[in-house]
Amino acid sequence: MQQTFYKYQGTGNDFVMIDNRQQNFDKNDTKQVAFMCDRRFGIGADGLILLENHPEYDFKMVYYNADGNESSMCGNGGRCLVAFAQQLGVISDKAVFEAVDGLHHATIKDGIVKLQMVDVDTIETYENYVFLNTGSPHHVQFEDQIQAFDIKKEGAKIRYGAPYNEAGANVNFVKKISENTFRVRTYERGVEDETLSCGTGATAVAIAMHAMGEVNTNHVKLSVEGGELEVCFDTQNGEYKNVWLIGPATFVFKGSI
Ligand SMILES: N[C@@H](CCC[C@H](N)C(=O)O)C(=O)O
Repeated sequence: MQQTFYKYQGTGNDFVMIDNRQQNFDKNDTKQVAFMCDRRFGIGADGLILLENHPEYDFKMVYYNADGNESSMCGNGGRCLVAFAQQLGVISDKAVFEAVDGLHHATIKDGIVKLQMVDVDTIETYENYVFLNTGSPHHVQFEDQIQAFDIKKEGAKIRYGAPYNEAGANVNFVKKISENTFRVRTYERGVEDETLSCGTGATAVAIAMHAMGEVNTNHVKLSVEGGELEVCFDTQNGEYKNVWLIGPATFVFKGSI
C-alpha cells in the first residue's frame, strides 16, 4: 500500500511526517520507519513523526528516531508537527498537544513556531560537563575548537561510554560566541551522527549555560549548523519553568512511497 508523507525541516533537523488520524500506519514496523528515514534507499530524514487524534487536545505526537525506534521528545520535530497540523487544517495559530514527555503548548506565526518545553528541575554539574533532561537526555560540554571538531567520532565515544552506555544520551558541544549567543553542534542518539540542529539539545544548552553562570539573561540564542534558535525561560529556586523553544519550521515537499 502506498503511504503519503510530508517532509519538513526545522533548522535543518528533518522529518518525515505522516497523518495517522485514521490509524493506518503500522507503528511496530521498525524496519519500515528506518527505511523511510534512510537517505539512500528511502526518503531521508533524522526522524519520523505521526500526527494522531487525541480525545482532549488538538493532536498527539508519536516520534521515531531514524533508526526506526520510538524515542523521547524531539523539540524540532514538535515544532515541525505544529506547522504540519496547521497545513492539515487541524489547528490555526495555536496548539496544545500530547507527546511522550507530556503536554506541549505552541503558537505559529509567519513560519516561526514557539513550543513550550518541559520544566527542568534537575541539572547535574560535573567537572567538565553538565547533564540534564529537557524531554530527551542531554550531555553538554564546552569545545573551543568546535568548527574543526569531529562531532561524530567524539560524540559517539561519549554517547556509548559511561555513565550513559547503551541507553545513551545526546551530546552537545558548545562555544560561547557573544554575551547571550552560543555555537552548538549536536551528536544525536538514534541517528548516531551529527544532525544540523537538535531542539531539546538547544534547550539543554541554554539552561545549562544559565545554570553555570555563563549567561545572565533568560533569553538565549543558539547558533546551530542549520540556522538560529532561541530559548527563553523563567527561573525559580533553581528550577527552569515556562521554557520556550523558538525557531522556523518549514514544509519541504509531499510525496508517496
Ligand atoms: N532532534 C530532536 C531530538 C530527538 C530525540 C533524540 N534523538 C533522542 O533519542 O534522545 C530534537 O530536536 O529535540
